[in-house]
Amino acid sequence: MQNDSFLRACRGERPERTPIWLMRQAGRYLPEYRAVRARVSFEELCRTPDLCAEVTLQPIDRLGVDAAILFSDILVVFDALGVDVRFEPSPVIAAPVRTRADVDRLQWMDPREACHYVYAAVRACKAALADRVPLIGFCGAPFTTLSYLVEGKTSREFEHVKALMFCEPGLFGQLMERLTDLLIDYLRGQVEAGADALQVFDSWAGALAPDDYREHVQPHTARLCAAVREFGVPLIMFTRGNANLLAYSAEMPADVIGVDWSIDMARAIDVVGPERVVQGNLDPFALLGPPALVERKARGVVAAGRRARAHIFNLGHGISRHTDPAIARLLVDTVHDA
Ligand SMILES: Cc1c2[nH]c(c1CCC(=O)O)Cc1[nH]c(c(CCC(=O)O)c1C)Cc1[nH]c(c(CCC(=O)O)c1C)Cc1[nH]c(c(C)c1CCC(=O)O)C2
Repeated sequence: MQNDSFLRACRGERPERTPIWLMRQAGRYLPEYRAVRARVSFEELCRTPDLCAEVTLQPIDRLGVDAAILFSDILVVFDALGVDVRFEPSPVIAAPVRTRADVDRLQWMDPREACHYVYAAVRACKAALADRVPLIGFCGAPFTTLSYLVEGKTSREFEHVKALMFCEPGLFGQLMERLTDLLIDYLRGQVEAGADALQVFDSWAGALAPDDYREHVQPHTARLCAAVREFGVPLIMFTRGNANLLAYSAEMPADVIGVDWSIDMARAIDVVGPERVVQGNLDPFALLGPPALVERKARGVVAAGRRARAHIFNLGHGISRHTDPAIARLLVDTVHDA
């Protein structure tokens, strides 16, 4: 690997320059991404490995980031359940899964067959990257994945999935269990296809009260992490939306703990412990501010991160589509020079 600073930091080393990549670094803020999307839908893009590779590489040169993340989506795994999802661009599932009868209709196919294009995309990305920087594969955590399946869209209140959890905890638990098995297989295939590291996104865990997270969600996510770690590549666990869950997130058997922007990095390191590797956590919308502010805030996060065993710089959530790519480049250069 020509630039292994990201992988070294994942393993607890402190490379000369703080490594950086950005969640959603390939996406609509890049004109070259919008040019591809003018030709193909998001659904088609995710299912066309050569285009996934093209889009995955777009931010590598333009931003100078230290890792690539596979261009795909956490919801394409629904192909293995026989559940159709459209992106408008927010995800929409025509037939959400809410009753026992809905659950009985799920198909549980082998993701290596149903999602073959994901693995082809990993191989295409690896070939195109030619070991310049590592490739991160990913999936949604069981709860975030189940939330979309049950709510059918990005939810505000999570009433359907919470009703399922509180009214039918047995069925909720069975679904979490089977989804966890599916996601383990899904990630195993990504590593076999060449992914150098993995990130699990629990984007909606913060919708839960801490005791419910601990009782109904954490055991499944922990099982996913423990199984995935056996694949031999570093694992990043990103739990979003509630600084109160960070202590639980830090109990995960993961190499790196992702930190969202709802807590100061210095405080976050107090919570997870200075012996852990952290990733994060600039508010993505700070990039809409003037260059001097972006530089100042980026340096602040880097300075705070020095107290952790190692630090991978990232945003505290995905980059906004309104970001000027030149400001994203400024961020990367600032972090590298800090
Ligand atoms: C919750 C979630 C989803 N998808 C994802 C998550 C977890 C991260 C998070 O919390 O944001 C993960 C994801 N989605 C996408 C990636 C690609 C890799 C990357 O650059 O990070 C990754 C890692 C591309 C995408 N996924 C999607 C887009 C926009 C689609 C388009 O081009 O029109 C992209 C680039 C669609 C999508 N897919 C999803 C949503 C909520 C949306 C709409 C987002 C929006 O409108 O900004 C579900």
